[in-house]
Amino acid sequence: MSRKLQRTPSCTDIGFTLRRQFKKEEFRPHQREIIEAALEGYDVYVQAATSFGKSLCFQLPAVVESGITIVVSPLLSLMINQVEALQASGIEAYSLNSSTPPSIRQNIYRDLATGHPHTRLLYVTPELCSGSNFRERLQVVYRQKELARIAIDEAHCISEWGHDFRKDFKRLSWFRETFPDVPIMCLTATANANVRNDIMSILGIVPDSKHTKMFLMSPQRSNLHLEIRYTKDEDDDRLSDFLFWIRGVYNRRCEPARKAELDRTGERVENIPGIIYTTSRDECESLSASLRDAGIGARPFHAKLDKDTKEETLARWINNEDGYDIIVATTAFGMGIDKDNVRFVVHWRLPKSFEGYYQEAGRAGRDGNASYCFLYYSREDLERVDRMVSSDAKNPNARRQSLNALARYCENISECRHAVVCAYFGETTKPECDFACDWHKDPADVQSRYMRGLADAEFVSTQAMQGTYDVSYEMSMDPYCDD
Ligand SMILES: Nc1ncnc2c1ncn2[C@@H]1O[C@H](COP(=O)(O)OP(=O)(O)OP(=O)(O)O)[C@@H](O)[C@H]1O
Repeated sequence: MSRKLQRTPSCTDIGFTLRRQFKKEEFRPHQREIIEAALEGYDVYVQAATSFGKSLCFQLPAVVESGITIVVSPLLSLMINQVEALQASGIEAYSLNSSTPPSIRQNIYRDLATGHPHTRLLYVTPELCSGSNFRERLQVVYRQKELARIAIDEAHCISEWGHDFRKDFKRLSWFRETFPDVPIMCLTATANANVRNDIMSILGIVPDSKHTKMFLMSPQRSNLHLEIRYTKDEDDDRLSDFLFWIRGVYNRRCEPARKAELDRTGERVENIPGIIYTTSRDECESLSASLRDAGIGARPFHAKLDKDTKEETLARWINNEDGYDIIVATTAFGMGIDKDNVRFVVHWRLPKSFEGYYQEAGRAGRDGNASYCFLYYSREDLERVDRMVSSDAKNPNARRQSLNALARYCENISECRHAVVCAYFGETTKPECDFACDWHKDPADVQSRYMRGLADAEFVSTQAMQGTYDVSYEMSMDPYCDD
């Protein structure tokens, strides 16, 4: 039995709301079923590829149902973007976090204290949910039967961080304990079976068909070309390799037929929006400077930049402005970034988890068009990241497992990249890959690049034992904690 049968069944035409309020022509596959399950009062677990359109699955029910939906989101920038978009569509949505101005905070609290809030969607951080002030207000709303739903966006964070960095993710168990009949929806693009079980057990979601509807879709993004580029410290060739690649793309766009087309649409040759992920703020700054010196419009983005600079950089990149084609970012710039025409994502260094890699790659090609994702892999970087993960984390085993899986993916030269990704996330069927990875495109080339490109494994581990890699390799272990 779903958690909402005691309420009046909804006879709303959700297709009409989709068109009128959200200005979208039609549902994407599975969105309608997910929204219907939510409206029937089930707990809903949604696992779907990046850019699937998961946000709509809790936003639309929040608009058609009575009561307020609380959306728990890990990232300030993510909630601000979503709230702005909802408000622009005339929907009463707000966010409540450490940077909410006092006057707005007061208004929101006053609205909650009435027990019958006007607010349809309230975005909050897990940290806020642990505060007694917020909890008391929400209990008032609940007693008036106006608490419609709890939506947990980017739910994998519960498992990834709830056990150490951001314990408040784990404390989200409070919702089910306190409001046993309020449905919960959780959404993620990147969870394997262990992470999924962990999320559901923390949130008190029972995995049976009476209470819960599970939607497990393939994580595959078939429009992303996945590639590993092998390198080693000795060669130090990332910059020249990247410049060669991007200039090749510009040159192709300068060919007469293509150029005429771009002129017709008023598009610049260099407007190939992309993101390069680095792991340190210093490298983020120095790499964007080197790219600018080479005539490429690149800007840094990391947590230490002031708020105005970050907002300006993001806005100008989103508007495709000259000089802002490429964002060189730390992982502070990741989950939830929703620019439709990102044509490439480059990982300059090895990310520290499989999930992080795939989330970040998922910023590319959100318009469905072909996009390029490549990762520079070196065994020296693996040593460095492994050391960071082992020493910094309070939960090193799970983190090392994810890093090791990523290293195996990079070192795998005999399988489709998409197949390895899907297998990691527990997909049992092999995905179709239409030459959308380096192995499908040219397996012999992958093999020879692998043989040529990497440092000898034994040499690397000897060097590591001698402390050769003890150079500063700043890496935040908790990049998303910006509240
Ligand atoms: N039915 C639809 N028709 C057209 N566009 C849609 C539809 N549903 C969602 N979108 C758009 O798709 C884009 C991606 O949606 P959203 O940000 O919710 O993705 P997501 O699944 O949460 O991805 P990620 O996990 O990467 O954050 C947004 O720009 C959204 O407006």
